[in-house]
Amino acid sequence: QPHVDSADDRSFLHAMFGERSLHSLVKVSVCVCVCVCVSSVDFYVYNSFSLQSLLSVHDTVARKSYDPELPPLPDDIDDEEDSVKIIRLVKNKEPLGATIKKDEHSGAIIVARIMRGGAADRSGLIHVGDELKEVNGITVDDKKPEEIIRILSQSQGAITFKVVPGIKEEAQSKEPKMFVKVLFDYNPAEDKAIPCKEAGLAFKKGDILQVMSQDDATWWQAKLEGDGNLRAGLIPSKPFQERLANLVVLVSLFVLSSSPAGLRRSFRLSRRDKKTNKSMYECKRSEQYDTADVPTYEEVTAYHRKHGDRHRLVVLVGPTGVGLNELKRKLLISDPQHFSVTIPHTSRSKRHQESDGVEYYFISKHLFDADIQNNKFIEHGEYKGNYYGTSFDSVRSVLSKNKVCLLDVQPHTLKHLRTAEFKPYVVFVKPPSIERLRETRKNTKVISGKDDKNSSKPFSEEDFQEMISTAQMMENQYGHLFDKVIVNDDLTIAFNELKQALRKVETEAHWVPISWMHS
Ligand SMILES: Nc1ncnc2c1ncn2[C@@H]1O[C@H](COP(=O)(O)OP(=O)(O)OP(=O)(O)O)[C@@H](O)[C@H]1O
Repeated sequence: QPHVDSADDRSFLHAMFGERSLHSLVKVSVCVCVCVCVSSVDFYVYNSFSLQSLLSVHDTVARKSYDPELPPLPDDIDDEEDSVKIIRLVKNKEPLGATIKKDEHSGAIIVARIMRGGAADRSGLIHVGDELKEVNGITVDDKKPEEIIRILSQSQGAITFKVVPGIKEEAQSKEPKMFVKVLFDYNPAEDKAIPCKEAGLAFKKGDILQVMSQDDATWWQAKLEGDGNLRAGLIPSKPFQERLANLVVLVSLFVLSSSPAGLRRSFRLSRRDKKTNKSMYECKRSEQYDTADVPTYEEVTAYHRKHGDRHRLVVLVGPTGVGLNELKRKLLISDPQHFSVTIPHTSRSKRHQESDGVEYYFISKHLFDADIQNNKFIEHGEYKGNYYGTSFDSVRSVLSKNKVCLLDVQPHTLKHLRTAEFKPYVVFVKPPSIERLRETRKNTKVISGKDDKNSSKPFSEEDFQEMISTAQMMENQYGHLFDKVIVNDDLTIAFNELKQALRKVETEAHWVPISWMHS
């Protein structure tokens, strides 16, 4: 070849062929050529292996022109267009876990919320504030949120979103996870205020929720405790619910004050236990309708009583005649070393067969008065000119003996007992249906509180009705304070249920207000 005559060319070629990189390149070229020839770009290279083609491969590789070829950028590109993001999510049966809204001013469709733990959240690709442009190639600018939701719910498999990212969110607030006990029932399907019913979380009084986000002042995000579902749901925030509940209380107070018949009887007109003489403890109308605390959410934590810790106070509440004394009596008999009851105080004079500190603590009327003033009593009342009462100290006395103290009180006193010291476990004993009351109590005689205390008579139909309506009233007003509800239908079953619940209180973790752990 004429050009090989040149000494320069010869030494250049010699150097080039001797180069290690070229040797590697030759190997690469063979591989590349296989691909290239498949795409029939340079079949010739593969076959002849000529120097020219080798150099051509060299140059191709050197220019890195094997990169995919992209179409040229259009000239009329919109400045904003380069920030559009294409997101592809694969949808299974699980909802996406995001809510959208139409911006009032711009009309744009904006991502309003991302439910914590939901599919959208887990993808990490969609954020609050992102503007939705297209879903599966369908422009959504001109659509109502409901129409978009319909498109989404109808699409299966991969869904492609075109979004304009919103303003970058602040780093997710790492607030500690909070557990709350809910003190009211909630059904998003019936809530006109919730921005998206499908995103709402339904719950019942007494459920424990894990609050995942309080970023929004009105709608928090939460999950039912222990629920395997990763996605949080919307719940009304505490301030929002408090405002609502206050309104409801105001309205119901107005209704009550205009219908006196609704408050005809006190809750426990005739507790007939001779020892505690509960017929004394009638509660005032004002106490029955205690509106100080609006039941919304109570922050709770799991409490596991440690061996050697004092027992939690066991409080039984229920309408008169439902069987509180009977259940207490059975517990005491079942394990007298373990269970005990308080000894009440009285200002009446001691009878000769009685001993101070056994049937009663006998104190003077003057001292009783002073103790009332000093809030020493959980409950107290007057009967035939004498005071009777149950003191906080009498509870302490039982607990200090490392026994389980069984106490039955009117539910309005619960708020005084709900302290870190007593950590009460509240059991509500509920009557069964009126038919079952008739059946189970047909041979039962009760001591009538209204007549002479020794006269006994069967339950009347009115007693049953009153028991049921009072139970209903108690549940409505104080249900949020009950840890356990036991229906006293068959006595043995009810007793076993109670005993098992009390065993669990001692051996397993239970949710208690977080405030009890801080004091
Ligand atoms: N499940 C039951 N089946 C049949 N009889 C029952 C049942 N539970 C309680 N009783 C009976 O009903 C009567 C009233 O029960 P108890 O005295 O325990 O009620 P109470 O709730 O303590 O009411 P009060 O406080 O007004 O005395 C008793 O004679 C009791 O034996």
